[in-house]
Amino acid sequence: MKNYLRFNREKWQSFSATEPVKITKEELAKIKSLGDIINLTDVKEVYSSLIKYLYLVYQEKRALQQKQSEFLHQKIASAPFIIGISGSVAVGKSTTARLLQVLLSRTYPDLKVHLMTTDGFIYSNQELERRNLTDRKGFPESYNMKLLTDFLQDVLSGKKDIVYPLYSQELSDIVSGEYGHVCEPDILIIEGINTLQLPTNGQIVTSDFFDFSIYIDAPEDLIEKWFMQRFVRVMELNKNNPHNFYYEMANGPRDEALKFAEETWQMVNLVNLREYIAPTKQRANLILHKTAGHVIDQIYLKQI
Ligand SMILES: Nc1ncnc2c1ncn2[C@@H]1O[C@H](COP(=O)(O)OP(=O)(O)OP(=O)(O)O)[C@@H](O)[C@H]1O
Ligand SMILES: CC(C)(CO)[C@@H](O)C(=O)NCCC(=O)O
Repeated sequence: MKNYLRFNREKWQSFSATEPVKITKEELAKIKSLGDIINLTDVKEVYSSLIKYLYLVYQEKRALQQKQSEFLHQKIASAPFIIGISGSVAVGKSTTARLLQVLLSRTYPDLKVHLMTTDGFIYSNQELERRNLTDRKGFPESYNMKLLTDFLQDVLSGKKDIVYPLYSQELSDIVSGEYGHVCEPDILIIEGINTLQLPTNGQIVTSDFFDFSIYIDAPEDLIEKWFMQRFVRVMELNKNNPHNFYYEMANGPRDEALKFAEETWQMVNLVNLREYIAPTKQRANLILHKTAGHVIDQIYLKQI
């Protein structure tokens, strides 16, 4: 990774030593996906500098937009600053994205920060079945990329209220009839496994719209462990919820449920990670590398 500058936590932290971001334990508890531990040390040692750096890049974009407007002698709708977050299924993208949203809003209260995931652009389970793509869920062809790029084009055009479909991890499907709204945010955080993927047929890709991208990296065996732990937790939470995707498994033989999860990891998510997600790592502006317990041990920043 020749074009990246590598920092350990200690060094990275020193870039923001004077003003660590403030967050309460209660706020942190709300961010955690499913009862895990994100400690305040991470916020102090990793996220403070990250927030500060993101704000620097944000200001640069705004200054450039201003200059473009002056050069052209016209007012141009200022598109949001878009941050993309990529990485494997279960590596912790949504947890990091939620943390960034809270910390950015907290540190810069005038900024409106919206968070969303590309999960909503995956075809519904019914449509995946129709296309014979059930075993390819999460792979590039399982997303409605036209819908996603049209959506992003609307975002950049400065349109006021833009709707997008929603996905539920609990249902393991698109939620029909429910939509998210993007209403002129200053910063838009978009997380998803496909956010750095290259096009298969020369079309525009998601990352063409990003101002800054982050890849969350970790050893495969750890991500598998986090995937299995989340699976068991979601299953337990839905033991008494007959409408849930995990309900039957939660009330059936435990070893069969674990076998299903293991197969999903081995045959779907791990294959996707190796073939389509990990190869996009070096397209990111910043790589957060995690070790056991989700501890970020290395930070790689791409040289400009
Ligand atoms: N910093 C962290 N500390 C502790 N646990 C974490 C942390 N980040 C993520 N986790 C846990 O790891 C699991 C995966 O995290 P998360 O759901 O954020 O992943 P994801 O990459 O968004 O997954 P997907 O692509 O399936 O949506 C969850 O159980 C989550 O609670
Ligand atoms: C929605 C995706 C594809 C991406 O986040 C993922 O969370 C997913 O549901 N993958 C399919 C295999 C699985 O259930 O883990």
